[in-house]
Amino acid sequence: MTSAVKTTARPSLAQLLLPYWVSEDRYWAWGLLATNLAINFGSVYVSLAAIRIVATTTDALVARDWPTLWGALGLGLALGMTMAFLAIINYAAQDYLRIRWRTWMTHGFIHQWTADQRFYGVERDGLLSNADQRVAEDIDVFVQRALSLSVGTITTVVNAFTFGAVLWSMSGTLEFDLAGTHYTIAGYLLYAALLYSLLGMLIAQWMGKPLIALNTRKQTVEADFRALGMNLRENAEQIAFYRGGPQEGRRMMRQFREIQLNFVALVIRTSKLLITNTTYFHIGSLVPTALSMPRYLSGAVSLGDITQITASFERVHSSLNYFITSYVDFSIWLASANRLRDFKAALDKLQFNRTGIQFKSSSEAVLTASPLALAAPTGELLSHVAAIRIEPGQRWLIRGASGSGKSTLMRALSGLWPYGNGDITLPGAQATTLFVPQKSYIPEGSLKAALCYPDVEARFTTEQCRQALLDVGLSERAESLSLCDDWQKVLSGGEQQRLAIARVLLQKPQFVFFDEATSGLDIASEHALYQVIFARLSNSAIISISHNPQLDSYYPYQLNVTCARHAVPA
Ligand SMILES: Nc1ncnc2c1ncn2[C@@H]1O[C@H](COP(=O)(O)OP(=O)(O)OP(=O)(O)O)[C@@H](O)[C@H]1O
Repeated sequence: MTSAVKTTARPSLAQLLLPYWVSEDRYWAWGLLATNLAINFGSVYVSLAAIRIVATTTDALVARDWPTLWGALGLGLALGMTMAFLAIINYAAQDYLRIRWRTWMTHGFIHQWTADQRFYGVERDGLLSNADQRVAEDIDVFVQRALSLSVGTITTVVNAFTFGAVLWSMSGTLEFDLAGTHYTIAGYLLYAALLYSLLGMLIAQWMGKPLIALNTRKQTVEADFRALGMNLRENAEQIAFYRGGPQEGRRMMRQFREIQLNFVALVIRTSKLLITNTTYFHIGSLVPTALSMPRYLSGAVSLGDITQITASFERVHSSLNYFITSYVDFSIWLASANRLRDFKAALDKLQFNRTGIQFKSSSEAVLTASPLALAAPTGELLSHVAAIRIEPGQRWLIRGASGSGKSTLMRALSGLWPYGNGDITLPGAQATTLFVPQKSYIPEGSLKAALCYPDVEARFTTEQCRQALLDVGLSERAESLSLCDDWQKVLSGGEQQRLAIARVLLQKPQFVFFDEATSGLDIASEHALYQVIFARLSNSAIISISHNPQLDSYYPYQLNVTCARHAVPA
């Protein structure tokens, strides 16, 4: 027995981050990023000029030099307006890049998720929860935070270097004696800012690390809670019949409790980080004044110089402080990135894991299978099936005890179940196939669209559709083809089964698989429907699973599914 599931490695962060930047959209991507960075760098230099203007204004005030004062104020106003204009362009460029990147990633994930029915594989194998949320929300969080954090980091470094240089040039030299040795430190205020920021980063790392796990958990518990609500909505009737409301309510409240507990843990941890950050930041604003006071009192620097030193120190310090304040954002980004990496790993596993049953495509309209061993996704052997060759025009009945693996065989014959051993050759692309389970999918919209699904409405005339409905006994709906509704709710179980059979009559596939597709009908209707099917689809292969022995005589060919788990030794 082949082990069905083979682990595919989780892609690295780089494998998630980089592909967009070398994709067909790369010119837009780099162009917008360059605009964004250029404006940010421009803003750094505008801020530098603004600090110089404040220093000039202060010295002009002390000297009562009115012409210099008015000139500096005018320049300050012009710079302020320039900064406001740049901020708007910056915002637009970053958001436009965000939606382009998100669109590109969303297309990629949707394509990989929906190709080869992989969305089904994800659920069938229980590979991960809330795949929909990963597409709808995680991609956006990932892209938005990746942009703001990376642009923020680059700008911060430029900021720190620019104002660091100012600080260095204005610091002067610190001289002192210690244990009989004379020390001279040039640019000591810059070292002080760097040391102080390093201390802050170490504290933030120590205090903030648990936030990553808490934010990952936040997204998971919120998604699980939403899933319970969706489950209640989708199974409203069944749950109401069981009077299951209170039970569902308790389940939802239990799940909500997880959200609450995680929220409290997040608030406590964030508050601790915030207290540390705020204390650290406020002390930081006193450090440059205290350190440059001796030089001011000795007359080495003017009051304007002091404002420039203090502002530069604060810019260096607050730039490096960015790494501390961004810790929460970073933890949210990493949580989303990890959820997307798991999603990608699951999709890759479904795409590239080719062990188990081997599928081929035939050049003719024929379905063949070697003797098959069917297994569960865990590798556990479920059932054995003899070799088959099904040709158009033949009628096959699949038999076996309940739970023996009949539906699993149907899934394998449709290419949806790879677990087990053996070879299946599916009819070539030119042969049409339709699977009709006990409960068929009926999309919302017009009755005609529901009837023609998965084909397009335009392929069939209204008259053909009307006739198909009349043939399956849905005459009262025959005039409502253009009516839009949620037909899955409006039609009874038996009516939905009739509609699914009307699809078969309309689309006339060469291979039709019925998996207890008429279980909701009375015996007379069931017989009548099969008569119509056999008459209209005499050239199609019809393969059925049915627990009704009265239908056995319709099927010249029969195939037994033998349960491997319940087998009793001879
Ligand atoms: N996704 C799955 N993961 C694990 N086991 C599964 C999965 N789907 C089906 N099985 C197991 O495979 C076995 C066969 O199920 P299957 O639905 O094929 O039986 P069946 O013969 O069609 O049953 P019935 O006649 O009652 O409808 C069952 O024991 C079921 O638990």
